[in-house]
Amino acid sequence: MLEIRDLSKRYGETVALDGATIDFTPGTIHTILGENGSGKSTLVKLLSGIVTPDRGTITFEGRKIAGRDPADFRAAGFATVFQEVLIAPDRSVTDNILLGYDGLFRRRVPRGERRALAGRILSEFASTHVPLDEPAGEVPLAAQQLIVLARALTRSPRVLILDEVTAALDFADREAVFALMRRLAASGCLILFITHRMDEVTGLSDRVTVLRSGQVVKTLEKGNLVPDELLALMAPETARELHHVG
Ligand SMILES: Nc1ncnc2c1ncn2[C@@H]1O[C@H](COP(=O)(O)OP(=O)(O)OP(=O)(O)O)[C@@H](O)[C@H]1O
Repeated sequence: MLEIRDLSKRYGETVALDGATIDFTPGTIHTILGENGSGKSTLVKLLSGIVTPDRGTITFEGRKIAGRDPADFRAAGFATVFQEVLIAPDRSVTDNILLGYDGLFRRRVPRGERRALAGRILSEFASTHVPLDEPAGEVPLAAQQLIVLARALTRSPRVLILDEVTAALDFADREAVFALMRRLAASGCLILFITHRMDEVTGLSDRVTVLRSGQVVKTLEKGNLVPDELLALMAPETARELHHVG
């Protein structure tokens, strides 16, 4: 349903992504695992239309969308939660969750309904209480992370891209977000889960693609996800050192 072929991007001398070819299937949690600098965020930016590839294609349901702009990806049903938490700090939590929502449906949601709608979306997954009327810039980072995730959900995405979204969350919220991911995948959504944390990978993923130095090393299926092997694919030198120590 989503296919990338030979996708490549360089920044000056740095090859950030080098000929990546991956098939993604609807209704799965597909993890992209790689160390810092392996090209994960570049892939996310290419799949959101904020960076244009130098080479290669992105095809969604038979239609090429590479090289266009973010609006094309949004219209196709893509929603991305970026590593950097993007909020309008002076506007309320409710406004931040519904940012872009009014435009999306070409109508304004009446004031009274906005708060209820934002609260309902948050309650689908957040275990932490997030004050809806506070300026978003004044709530803790973990709550801001939940706000941007809720904003992505307002779009009822068909492809949800989550770039290191659990970093600021406590255990309960992380588990709640994982449960949400499983529910969305069960309803047919494709979840792209970007992480460098091995402990988040094995129990959650249907499929894992390992990136190293901008290249796809391997894609593994659920049932074949052994942490030592994933580490050896992701960071061979670290894996060798650990082996010697052990
Ligand atoms: N705007 C940019 N200008 C120059 N180099 C860049 C730019 N963005 C990324 N790079 C480089 O491209 C390579 C891949 O970076 P990328 O951010 O995609 O990796 P990553 O796996 O997401 O890492 P991280 O986990 O640190 O975000 C790195 O060497 C990085 O320094």
